[in-house]
Amino acid sequence: MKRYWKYIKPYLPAFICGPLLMIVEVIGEVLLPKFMANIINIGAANQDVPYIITMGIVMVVTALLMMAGGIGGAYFAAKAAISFAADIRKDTFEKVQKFSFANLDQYNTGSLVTRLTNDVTQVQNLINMALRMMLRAPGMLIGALIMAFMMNRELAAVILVVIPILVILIGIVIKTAFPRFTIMQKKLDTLNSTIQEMLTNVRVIKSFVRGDYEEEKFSRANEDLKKSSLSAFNVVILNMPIMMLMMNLTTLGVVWFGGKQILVGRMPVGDLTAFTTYIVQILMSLMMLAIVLLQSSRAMASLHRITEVLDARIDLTDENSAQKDKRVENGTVEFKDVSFRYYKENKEPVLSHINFKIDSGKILGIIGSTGSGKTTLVQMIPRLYDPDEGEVLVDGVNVKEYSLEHLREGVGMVLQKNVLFSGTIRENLMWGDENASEEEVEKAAAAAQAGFVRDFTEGYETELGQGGVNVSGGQKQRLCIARALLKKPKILILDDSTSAVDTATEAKIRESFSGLLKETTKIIIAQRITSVMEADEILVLDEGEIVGKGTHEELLKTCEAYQEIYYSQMDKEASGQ
Ligand SMILES: Nc1ncnc2c1ncn2[C@@H]1O[C@H](COP(=O)(O)OP(=O)(O)OP(=O)(O)O)[C@@H](O)[C@H]1O
Repeated sequence: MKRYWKYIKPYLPAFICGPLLMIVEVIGEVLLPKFMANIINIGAANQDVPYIITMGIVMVVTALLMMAGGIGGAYFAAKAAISFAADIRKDTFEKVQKFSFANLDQYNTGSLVTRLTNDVTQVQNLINMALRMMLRAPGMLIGALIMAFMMNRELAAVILVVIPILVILIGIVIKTAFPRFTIMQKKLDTLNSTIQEMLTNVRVIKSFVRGDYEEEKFSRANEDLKKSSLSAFNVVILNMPIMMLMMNLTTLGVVWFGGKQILVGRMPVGDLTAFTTYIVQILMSLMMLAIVLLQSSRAMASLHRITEVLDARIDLTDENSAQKDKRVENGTVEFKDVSFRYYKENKEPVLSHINFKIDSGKILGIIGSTGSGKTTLVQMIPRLYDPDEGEVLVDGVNVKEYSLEHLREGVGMVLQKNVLFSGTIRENLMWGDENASEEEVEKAAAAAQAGFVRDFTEGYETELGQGGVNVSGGQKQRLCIARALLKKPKILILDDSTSAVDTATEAKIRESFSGLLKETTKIIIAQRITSVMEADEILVLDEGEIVGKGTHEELLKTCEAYQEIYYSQMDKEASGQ
């Protein structure tokens, strides 16, 4: 409860007014049957018309007050629940934003979407319902019980027999439903992940004609969700018939015993009418409590999933960032005995004892077979992951000594799987620098050989589809490079980011780098040797280890792995592949 106090506190008046106003409704509900009984017992029995009219007016006023209480209570309950949900959703979203890459690896996107939407809605529904029922249901239960006992003790005893039976039955239903709701939310996760993956990659699916397979995958997830939902709701639906049966049996019992009492003149007729209404109220309030408890068993599973995200330990922290005013100035990069594993329990590291240093303004090429750890290595520079052992230094200082904001400001990275966002080309480029002038945008685009934008009818105002679908792969890569260049980074990392660009254009990009980015340290990961040949130093990676280090000429003489890559690529070129 303490944990959620911060979401309740700002809306405390609504959290209090909601249940309190519902009390008005309860008082009315408990009094109305009594007024009715009076009309029958006194007004009708004595044919006292003025009494009947007065009681009628009292009943109308009570009903109006009840309506006002009901509307007010429902309004405040909804306000409190919706505001609570919006705030907790905001915090969960902000937490996900702070997630390190390692945290993101643990959750799939679909699950995070479910937690931020459906799970939060479940909690919102529970709060809304609980605020309306928390005083109303017990109030009605107690009020109706008191009235019933005051009217006729013997008859009221019938209810006391029924209540424990009902409580046990409701308990069984809830206990059975809870684990089923947990499973249901998990299945919903799977379905959301499937839909999300399918929609994101719909083009690949179509090009591989995998529509049927994906449809089957979707149907399976959908069917699983259907089964788990049915299994949960099959239990829940039992609730209502059980309640109704108990209510009808009790009413029957009351009418039976009450009827006998009326026959021997120990009870007025009006009391029996009121009594049956109280029975209905008592059982209705129990039913309301059962529904709240059932909803809570579902919402608790959801709340647990939200809390899991809120409490997730972010292993890559930005501690004391306000005190860290250091910024990247030169762009020298050094790795000192760096080792890393994605899964800490794995024996084999993904990077093992990496040592190298690259001075400011130089070009470092990284080459190696797929999966050799190139991307992992460069991701340590802007702290997308932290090394398990060793340290990464920028300008001679451990990267952890910079605030994440300052460090990442100094490092421009064009990721292997880079994306553009929906919006204009200009808006996308200005991600790099939101205050960039027209001239700066043009300059960065020119350096990245993205001059093709000028040929578009709308130029920089061309709207990009989601993920930049309406530009070619090579054009997308060049726009991503331009975006990184606008950041004017001290360190520029290009992770296989010219793979879709033809070699002539790639050479032009490299050329403009050596003119424009003299001061910037450039780290280029590439599959093609021609992309890194002119680098000041090239690292050759193999299974997470550096197996060669030097210039192109040096490596050709000394590094077997490099020779292999070089000659295989030269052979291919010679044979025209
Ligand atoms: N997020 C991740 N979680 C777990 N393992 C990962 C993750 N990313 C990469 N790996 C593993 O780490 C190893 C190195 O991957 P990395 O992406 O660094 O290689 P790479 O040399 O850049 O490959 P490529 O040239 O294909 O891009 C691979 O075995 C890969 O399976």
